[in-house]
Amino acid sequence: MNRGLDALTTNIAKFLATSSDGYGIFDRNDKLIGCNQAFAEIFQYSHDEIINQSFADIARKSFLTKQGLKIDSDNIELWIAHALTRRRSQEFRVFEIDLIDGRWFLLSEQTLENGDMLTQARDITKLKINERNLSEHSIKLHNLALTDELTQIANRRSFIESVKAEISRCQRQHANMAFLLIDIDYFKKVNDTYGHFAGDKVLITMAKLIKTMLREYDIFGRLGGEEFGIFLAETSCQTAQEVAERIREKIMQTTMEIDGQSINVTLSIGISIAAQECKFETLYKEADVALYEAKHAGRNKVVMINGCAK
Ligand SMILES: Nc1nc2c(ncn2[C@@H]2O[C@H](COP(=O)(O)OP(=O)(O)OP(=O)(O)O)[C@@H](O)[C@H]2O)c(=O)[nH]1
Repeated sequence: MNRGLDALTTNIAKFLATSSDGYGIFDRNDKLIGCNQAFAEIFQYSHDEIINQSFADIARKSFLTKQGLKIDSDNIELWIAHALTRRRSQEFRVFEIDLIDGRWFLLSEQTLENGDMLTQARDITKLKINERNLSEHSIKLHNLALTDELTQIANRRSFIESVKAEISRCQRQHANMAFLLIDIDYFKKVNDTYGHFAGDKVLITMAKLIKTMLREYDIFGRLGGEEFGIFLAETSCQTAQEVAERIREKIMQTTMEIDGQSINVTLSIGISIAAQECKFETLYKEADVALYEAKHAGRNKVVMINGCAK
């Protein structure tokens, strides 16, 4: 029986010596009483140097030499005190650590009744890189799904979603809100005269310009083609009209220099004002009626449905 155990111990020792995972045993006073080569290397020690070092010694060396453990604190003693409250807080614990050289390790700590603790460290750097790439990729996909590719402002779907959420918030707070429906006048002529690419650039330039004229929390999006929407939360009817007039004038006065050509466009804007029980669909319909009136009145105009009396 003992011979069997001896053979097992010898074989395990052989495996540990060549393992790429780090193994270390700390005694109940937190002194390292044994480890393999891989464990010493994680903390930038030679095997002989690290034996008898305490966990606190290892952390202090990392802090002073800026090698080994990454320590996100200016005060190493506070950092160690905090870490010690977690060490041996459970019989078995798993957590991730990152090193100054950019590697990541998954650490497990298994504590015996006598206080001895076995630490195993596995390099998970590749996994972490994959994880980060995946999350960057999914953020990119998410942004792509929400953003209009041409103008880089909210697309129709995300604009409507944001507006609906904002309508509910304003209703709860009994705040005024306004919706501006913006359409470029005679845009077909712009395309026909200067070409479709120039038309695209007009849309991009105009969206950029309008964005600079809005508050950070106003919602601005492209609803399709040459039609844009702006939702103004906590905005009175008079302010909405002023904002729309400012935008109309600014665009009218701006000559866009596109591919060596000077292009001027004007806007027609329809405004609807939200009543307390209002839905986005109603706001949109009313703004569309106002926009139609603006077009019929000759274009380059702002029309508010029912005026400010509503
Ligand atoms: N360059 C470019 N043109 C677009 C895009 N989306 C829609 N358009 C064009 O916008 C034009 C819209 O034309 P119409 O709906 O007739 O309206 P309009 O010429 O602006 O005239 P009014 O709205 O009545 O003043 C069409 O020629 C579309 O091809 C786009 O992404 N890029």
